[in-house]
Parts: sequence; structure tokens; C-alpha cells
Amino acid sequence: MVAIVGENMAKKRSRTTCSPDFKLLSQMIFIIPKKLKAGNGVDLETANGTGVEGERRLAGVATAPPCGASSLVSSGRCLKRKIGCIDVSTQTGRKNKIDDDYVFGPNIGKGKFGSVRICRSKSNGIDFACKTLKKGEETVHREVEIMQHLSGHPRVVTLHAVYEESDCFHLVMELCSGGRLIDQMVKEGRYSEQRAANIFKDLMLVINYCHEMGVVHRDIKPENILLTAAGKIQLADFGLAMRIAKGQTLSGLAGSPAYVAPEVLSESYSEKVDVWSAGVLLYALLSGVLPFKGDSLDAIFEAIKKVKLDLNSGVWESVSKPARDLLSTMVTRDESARITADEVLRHPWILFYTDRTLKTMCINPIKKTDVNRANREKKTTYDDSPTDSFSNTGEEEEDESGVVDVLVVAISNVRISEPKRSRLCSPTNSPIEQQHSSNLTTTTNTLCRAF
Ligand SMILES: Nc1ncnc2c1ncn2[C@@H]1O[C@H](COP(=O)(O)OP(=O)(O)OP(=O)(O)O)[C@@H](O)[C@H]1O
Repeated sequence: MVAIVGENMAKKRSRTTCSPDFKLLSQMIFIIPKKLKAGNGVDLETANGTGVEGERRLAGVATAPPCGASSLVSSGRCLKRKIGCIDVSTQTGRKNKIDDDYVFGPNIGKGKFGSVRICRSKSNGIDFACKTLKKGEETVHREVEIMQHLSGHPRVVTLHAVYEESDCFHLVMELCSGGRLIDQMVKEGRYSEQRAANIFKDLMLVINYCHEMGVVHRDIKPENILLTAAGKIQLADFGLAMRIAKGQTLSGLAGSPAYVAPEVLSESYSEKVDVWSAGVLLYALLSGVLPFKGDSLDAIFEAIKKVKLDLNSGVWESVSKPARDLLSTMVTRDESARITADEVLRHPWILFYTDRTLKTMCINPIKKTDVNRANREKKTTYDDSPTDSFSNTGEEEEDESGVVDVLVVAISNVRISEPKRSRLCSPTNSPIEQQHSSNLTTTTNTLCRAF
């Protein structure tokens, strides 16, 4: 039995008459069944209460406690990690109230755990976003603690100050005035590989940072990726994030249905769940649709567990082989075969589109025939895909076909992905159903299908 928390579905539906269902689907947060046991043997129902409030509290509960609260996490490691990250102003325990320092403006967002308002600093007139979180839930304290822990990275929403009141926390954050990535995606549809890779690299940099800092975000989705005025991404909403020690696993069921990794639905899991979710997002950026769809939560979860992705036909014919290779190594159900965030950042597709050094490398255009011969010799999973699936149909790629071809050869030598490809997303003949916003909002049943 899975419950949905947050805004009710009818409200969500009415809000998105012009936008893909993708938006609705990913906003739903699901939580663990009441009787699920945490890895440490604690009955979560007993530990967290029952009913809706109890369930809300269950969301996010997992075996890894916050840093410093567990013998599983070495305190030395935490201390070392925290130095340089926490500004004094973001620590709780200050005497003055938020109204002394800021003037509140309009609401700019509402989430499952609180509201977000604009606030203007009385001292310097700068606008910030203030997220107010009601106290009382473990997740709230954790969110504050994790934001403090991560703040300082250029792609994490900067936490400027924390004000604690008897019943709530006010988190004063950098204002991301460029809106949310999801809204941009809904408006613009498919992204070029160049554009997707640059956004995606920034996302993976910040996910990798989280993992290095011992944090699993657990809710990577475009709704939680905000944009600065300059259009740069900022990862937000650490409401479901958890601390995790090296080698430790989590077991609480939490996330957003369309993006959740299969192992979250069945067993214990690690920070690799963020790689899966990021892979789902990459799929959506490049194709304009979500990979796992269904008319109900159960149907979506079934798809996540069973659907074989076809990366060879339809829109994928115009997507480069390196991009598809990267996807296949991220959206693999075998967690041990799934590449890490760090490995994603070193993938040839990312390097090609984002690394100027590689681009300006003196590459004498290789004759097509030589490349094709090399490809034949380096037999890859995609051997049965049309050879011209590497041909560059996007305008920006046309001039770079020689380099992309070189990458095709290079990619077959990427050891991290070679043994994994066959285990996941092996090409099938069943194309992914594409659905666009025009046919998504007519019936209730389309609610969970696509974006
Ligand atoms: N720093 C920010 N700058 C601008 N807008 C923000 C900022 N932080 C949050 N928002 C807005 O507020 C909304 C809700 O914020 P957030 O996702 O952090 O809250 P939540 O309660 O955890 O939400 P959710 O239910 O989506 O998980 C965001 O979708 C975004 O529109």
C-alpha cells in the first residue's frame, strides 16, 4: 500500500492543463508502507507514529542517521567534511528574529513540508528565498542539517541564514529567479545534445559532490533543479536527503515515482539511486518523454522494474551513440553495474560536449571508412543499431562528426561500461511510447503516462 502525500491529485491535474503529465507524475512523493522495517530492525510504525502525520514522518526515514548521531559514521569524517562549509550565520541558535533582518514578500513556492517566500534583507536590500519548515518532523531537522552541510558548493542553493523559532525553521536561501528546470523542459521540449550535456554535467557535478559529502539526495527531478538568473542550475530541496556512510545502505522508501530507482522499491539501496534518477532526467531531456510510465503508481513501478528501454528507434535514431551508451549505463537495474556520478562525469559524451580541451584537440578528421572498420572490430551492444545512428542530425553536431566518430571508437574502450551494457536496457523492438502534452490531460487515466 502506497500513499501519496502533498497536494491532492485533482489540484495537481487542474494546474497543468497545458503541460505534460511528466510534471504531475514527478511531483508525487511516495512513502514507505507502514510496516516496513528499517535496516537496523526498528519498526518504523512504532518509531514514527501512525496516520498521515506518521506516514509523512516515515518518508525519508532510512537506516542512515544524520552525521554525528550514529556510530556508523565516524565523527572525524563528518567534522572534516563540515569545515569550510558552514557559515556562522547559517547555524541555529541566533537571538534575533527573522523579521528583524528581513521583510517578507510574496509566496513563490509551496512544497510538501512548507512554503517558500521572497524576503528582502533590511541591511543590503538583496532578495532571498525563505523556506519555512514546521518543526516536529525528523525530516525537517535533517533537511536543515544537510543544507548546512552542503552549502558552499556553487551548484547547491546557498543557505545564507537559518532562524529557529519555537515551532519552525526559516531557511534564508539564495533566490533562484530563473525558475525550475521542469518548467523550461515543458516549454521547450527536447534539448539538443549540446545543451543537455551542459545542463547535465552541472547536475552530475553537484550530485557527485553530494555523494562525496556522504549525502544521497533521493529526489533528483527537474522540479528540484532551480535556475539562476543566468540560467545556471542549482540543486534544491534536500527534504528527502539522507546522510550515508561509505558502504552503508538505506532502506526507507522515498522519492518521486517516475524517477525512483528499482532497488528503492524492493530492497536496500545506496547513493546510486541518484544516478538512476539523473539518468531518467537525461532520457527526458534528450527524448522529450519519460521512460517509465503508467496509469497508476503500481503501473509506473511495474514499468520501472520490468520495461526494457529501446534506445534504437524513434527519437533515439537522431541521438548519438555515446549519449545512448551513457544512458544505458545509468538506467541499469543492476545497481552494481550502474556507473557512479564520478564515472558519469568522465564519460566521453560529457567530455565531448563540455570539455573545451577535448574539443580543441588536434584531431585530423578520420575517414569514415576507418572509423567504421574500427567500430566493427570493437563490437558493442549497439551493433544492431543503424550505423547512421551516429550521424549527426542536430545542426550543432554536423561540424563535429569526425570528433563524434572518434568518440564512438573511444567509447567502446570505456571499461566501466562495457561489461554492463548487455545487462541493461538491451535494445528491444518495442519502441517507447511517445506522448505529448496535447493528448495528456484529457482523461484521468493519462495522469501518469508521460510528460
Ligand atoms: N531558492 C529558491 N529560489 C527560488 N524558488 C525557490 C527556492 N527554493 C524553493 N523555491 C520554490 O519553492 C518550491 C518548493 O520548494 P522545495 O522544493 O524546496 O519545497 P518542498 O516542500 O521540499 O517541495 P516538494 O513538495 O516539491 O518536494 C520550489 O519548487 C520552487 O518553485
